[in-house]
Amino acid sequence: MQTDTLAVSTRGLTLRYGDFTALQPLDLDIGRGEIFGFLGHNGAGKTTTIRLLTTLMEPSGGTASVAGCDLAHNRIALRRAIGYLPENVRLYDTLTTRENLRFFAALSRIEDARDRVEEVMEFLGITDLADRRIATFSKGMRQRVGLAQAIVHRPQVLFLDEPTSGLDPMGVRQLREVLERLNAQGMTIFMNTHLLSEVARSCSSIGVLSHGQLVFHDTIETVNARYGSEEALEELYLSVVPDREVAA
Ligand SMILES: Nc1ncnc2c1ncn2[C@@H]1O[C@H](COP(=O)(O)OP(=O)(O)OP(=O)(O)O)[C@@H](O)[C@H]1O
Repeated sequence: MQTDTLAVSTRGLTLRYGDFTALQPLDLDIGRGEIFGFLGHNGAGKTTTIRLLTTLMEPSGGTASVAGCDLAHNRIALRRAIGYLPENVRLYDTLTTRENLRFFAALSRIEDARDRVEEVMEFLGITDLADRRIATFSKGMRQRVGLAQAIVHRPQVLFLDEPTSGLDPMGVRQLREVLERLNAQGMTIFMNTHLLSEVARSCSSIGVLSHGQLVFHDTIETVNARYGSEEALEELYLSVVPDREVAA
């Protein structure tokens, strides 16, 4: 594997729940510096893939490396090199934003933890939330703190699971701008999403999963060139994922 140029590389990565195969043997390479959009119907296996790549689950088979760290043999280094924003952010409700972020920064053993927490809050425009307790936050506010938590240790690869879910249009735009700024700083972004419009605007490459199988993977330029219209991505999606799954 070319771990120097690849942010994510999998070979035959598989996950079975008993008799059910949630992820068919997956071969996927994502270059460093990409914004990768991972599409697929509900239950296709997107979250399963992220949970495998972030070491939250053990694969049933295959190999993978993330940020140059082998999933099987270098898990601690891998965890240090990644950030993860799950769909449902887990924070300590009784603590304030600043307290939560300082706690997670300390867990990550960041040397300049206090300064870094202030820097991240400023970067994300959430300094006004610093002294407020998480318990009082809306979903969008929690999500911004969750993103701060996910990047506080300066990860190389950031995984996001449906980050736009539940956000209002302004929240979607702000998230897009933040992800683009992080990407401009060199961070690779791996994003599960159902929002085709966001993929078309932000992503450099896309993958489509159907029933645990990767049925498409290419650059956004190729998608646009092949389908040649602003609805290119929707056309592509509908062509590789059967109708009944789109409606699911
Ligand atoms: N603990 C589990 N035991 C058995 N099956 C599971 C378990 N967790 C997930 N699955 C199944 O694995 C498949 C993939 O689920 P996954 O959550 O990865 O899908 P997804 O693509 O992220 O879906 P969505 O878009 O709805 O979030 C689904 O069929 C799901 O029902």
